[in-house]
Amino acid sequence: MKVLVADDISRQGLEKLRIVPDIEIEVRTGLSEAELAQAVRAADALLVRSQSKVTERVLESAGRLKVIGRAGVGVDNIDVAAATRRGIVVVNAPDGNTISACEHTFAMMIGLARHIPRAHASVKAGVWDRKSFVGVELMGKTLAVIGMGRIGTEVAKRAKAFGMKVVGYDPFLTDDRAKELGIVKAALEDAVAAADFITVHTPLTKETRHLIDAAMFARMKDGVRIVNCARGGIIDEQALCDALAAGKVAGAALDVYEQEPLPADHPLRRFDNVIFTPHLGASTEEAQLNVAIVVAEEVANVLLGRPFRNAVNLPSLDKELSDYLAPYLVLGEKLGALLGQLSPQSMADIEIAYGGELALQDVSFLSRTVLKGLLSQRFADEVNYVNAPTLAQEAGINVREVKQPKSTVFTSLLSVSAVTPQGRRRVAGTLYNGAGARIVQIDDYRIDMLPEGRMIYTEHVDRPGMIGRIGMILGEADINIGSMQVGRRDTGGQAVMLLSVDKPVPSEVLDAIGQIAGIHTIRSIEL
Ligand SMILES: NC(=O)c1ccc[n+]([C@@H]2O[C@H](COP(=O)([O-])OP(=O)(O)OC[C@H]3O[C@@H](n4cnc5c(N)ncnc54)[C@H](O)[C@@H]3O)[C@@H](O)[C@H]2O)c1
Ligand SMILES: O=C(O)[C@H](O)COP(=O)(O)O
Repeated sequence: MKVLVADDISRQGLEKLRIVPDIEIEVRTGLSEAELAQAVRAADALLVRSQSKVTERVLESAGRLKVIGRAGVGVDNIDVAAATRRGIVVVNAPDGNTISACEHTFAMMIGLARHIPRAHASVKAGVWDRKSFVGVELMGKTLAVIGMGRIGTEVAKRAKAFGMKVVGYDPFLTDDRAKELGIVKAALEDAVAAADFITVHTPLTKETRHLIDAAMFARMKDGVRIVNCARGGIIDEQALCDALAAGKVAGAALDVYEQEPLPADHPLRRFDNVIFTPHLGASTEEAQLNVAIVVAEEVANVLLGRPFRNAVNLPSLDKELSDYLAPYLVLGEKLGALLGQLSPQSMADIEIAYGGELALQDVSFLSRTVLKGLLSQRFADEVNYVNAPTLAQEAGINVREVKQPKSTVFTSLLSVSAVTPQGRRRVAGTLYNGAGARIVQIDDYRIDMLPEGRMIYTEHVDRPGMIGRIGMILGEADINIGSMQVGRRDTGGQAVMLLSVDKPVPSEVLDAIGQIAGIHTIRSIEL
């Protein structure tokens, strides 16, 4: 397997990949979009930082790419939606550079408060000017932290230690968490209006692009100072230039820009009261080692089919949940595959229902495995856990998750149904304590069957001799029956049968069974 490393990533971290047998690493940095598209053609994994742009065009040529590893946090340089459609896992290293980015933010804030870069440049130039660089203290000032995630929280803690008042804005910040951190929770408008210093720590998304725009600058105190060590574009650069020119903003410290590298003629470069660093937030020895190790391990895990944690395009699965769900993941995929094979025609309105204890868990990953099993009839190897929901959506198939914690005779029941040309069809399964997984329902019929191996499924009229005739045909074809389950509603009415068989059933044998009077549906199933 080939891993293409397209940005500068710690060599020591990459050792984690180098020691894996069958993994070959190619380092090629500074590639253009066209060159990256060409280079990624033969790659199974791609490793990047923020510099390489993994666009739709790059991914179009990525024939065998299974995983993109981002040695850092932000994935805004990766077209995650395009990767997801192609079933490519995107993993990052979410907390390896938190402290470095936080400390850089603090360095920028203090540099801004005390004019350190300009004072340094002045001394270097042979000048001894003490009057031009009178600063302000942080103590007693109000800091607005926009985005109270990992980095924002660490910044808030340090600001408290400096005696600052901290106002936090984050849609997910709870009252309890704010209280615990000793900060005030506020709406965005109120946070920026109260602040002497503002620092942004959100990802760059549709919602956060130009979150700090001209209207927001207008709300700020005169003489406010603003820091961006998160992503270029969260602050509208044009609005910032206008606010600097108007004297509204006393200073800005920027590590990230709408366009990187920052163009030589960018209007922001005209302002002496703006501090620039070239996207250095994560550039420490520690952070680079941390993120490289995490992402190298994650990429190896994906390539080797082992569990991984930090996928940005899959629901998260911690160790406890993963251990609990493990047998259900196998059952879920098989139930999906069973329903898909029972009804191989078109499908709509899929319902994945969780009953009993299972309904109390986070089942989003499990639903994907069900969907993967279900769609594998139609999409074969193209479908995986990453793209199953997208493929369903693109095929116009509505997928619902239903939870009924109290409504099952089983401790837990996983039930999958879909609207098919024969009406709504349903299969259900459970885990017996100590006895493993079972299929317990097909449509309205109760059965009890191991969900594995090769099977024959029939729908037939419940009359004497049916089982014998089927057994005879299989016997003549030298096909052994492992187990058998029959379900019926009333004596002499409709019935279903599931037979497990020890070897593949040739189509002529299936046809012969299908000819028996009273059998109206026959399917070969493989789970
Ligand atoms: N300059 C650098 O080198 C550098 C280094 C590391 C991280 N970063 C960037 O810093 C940012 C934050 O990283 P993190 O690790 O703290 O991420 P995080 O996911 O832990 O935190 C992001 C927070 O932003 C919040 N958020 C999302 N949308 C929001 C909105 N509209 N308004 C307010 N808050 C919103 C989220 O709820 C979350 O709490 C990322 O963009 C990352 O790329 C930059
Ligand atoms: O999102 C991140 O992790 C930072 O922006 C770091 O980016 P870098 O890996 O290019 O330093």
